[in-house]
Amino acid sequence: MSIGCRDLRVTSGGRELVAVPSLDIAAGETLAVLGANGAGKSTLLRALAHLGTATRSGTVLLDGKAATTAELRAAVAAVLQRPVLQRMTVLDNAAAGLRLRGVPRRAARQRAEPWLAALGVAHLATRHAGNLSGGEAQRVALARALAVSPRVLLLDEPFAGLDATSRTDLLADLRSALDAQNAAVLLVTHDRAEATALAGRTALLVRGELRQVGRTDEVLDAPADLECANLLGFTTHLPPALTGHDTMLVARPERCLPLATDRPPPPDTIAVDGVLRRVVPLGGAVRLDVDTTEGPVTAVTTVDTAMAPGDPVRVAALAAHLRECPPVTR
Ligand SMILES: Nc1ncnc2c1ncn2[C@@H]1O[C@H](COP(=O)(O)OP(=O)(O)OP(=O)(O)O)[C@@H](O)[C@H]1O
Repeated sequence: MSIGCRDLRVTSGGRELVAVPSLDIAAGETLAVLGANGAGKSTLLRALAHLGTATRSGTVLLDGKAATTAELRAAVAAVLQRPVLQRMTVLDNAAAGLRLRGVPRRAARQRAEPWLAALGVAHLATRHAGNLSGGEAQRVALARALAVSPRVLLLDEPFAGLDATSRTDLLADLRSALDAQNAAVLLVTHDRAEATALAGRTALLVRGELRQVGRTDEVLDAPADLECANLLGFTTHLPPALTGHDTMLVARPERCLPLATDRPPPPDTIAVDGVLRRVVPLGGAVRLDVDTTEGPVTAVTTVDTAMAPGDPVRVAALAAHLRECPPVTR
């Protein structure tokens, strides 16, 4: 089943939180919605499920037809930020969605068990859910949602707060679990790696508006404007006054090379000169913050540059790593 919306608007206290003219997620497809804190990602997710207290207008579609709240309740399973588990065993929690849909207890447990296994928490089945770690609770909440074989699955930052290893493992477990279903999946995240790992398409949400929607690899590599560029990590901005180019050029700092100003830049690079303001250790790499006549630029390097604040520095980026980026027009 597909889910979508037309002219979906959410307002609160006269403030527009989300305005999405059109969005569609096909059956079997995962769409990531990427946005900064407060961009409206959770608000959009809740609006698609007819959840939440804010004022909503517009239409949510299931298989192309306007859906009622009851139809959405039947079709959609959601895993919200900080999942709430009930005061019972892990297995009964995993079975709770099925029980709500009228499945008898024994059958619900039997159907839920494989999902605990798929998400790597079968060994916790008899434990009381109140004693789980945050990551274990996330896995149980995902198992509970997947166990009902939802036709639409809405995931709101399901990996928030997990350590890097648990997150990588859970991403892999979730990808396999999703492959076994044919649900339309919306994944809300602020993490590009999660979008890459799970979603064929990605939408960028900036201040409640969808600025870009497309194939994940294409969207992540070609920001439509400067706000999208910042969201996608293209935070080194080279303005026309520095490069002689017609438009702003942007790059990821890790693609920018700091050089001494007396060294010629390598071929096929665009370089700007400035003064090193500070060196920020990143653990295995350093970020060099450089002041130019047109503002700050940054470069991240793993090479020991032996540069100190106050030194003149040249920041060079291969032309292939630079993207032209128009200003924000709205
Ligand atoms: N019910 C509500 N009433 C009023 N304002 C709200 C309501 N829900 C959310 N907001 C506001 O809407 C904006 C978007 O919030 P939302 O939680 O959707 O952002 P988000 O992109 O999910 O952020 P985060 O990444 O921090 O979770 C925020 O400014 C928030 O304060």
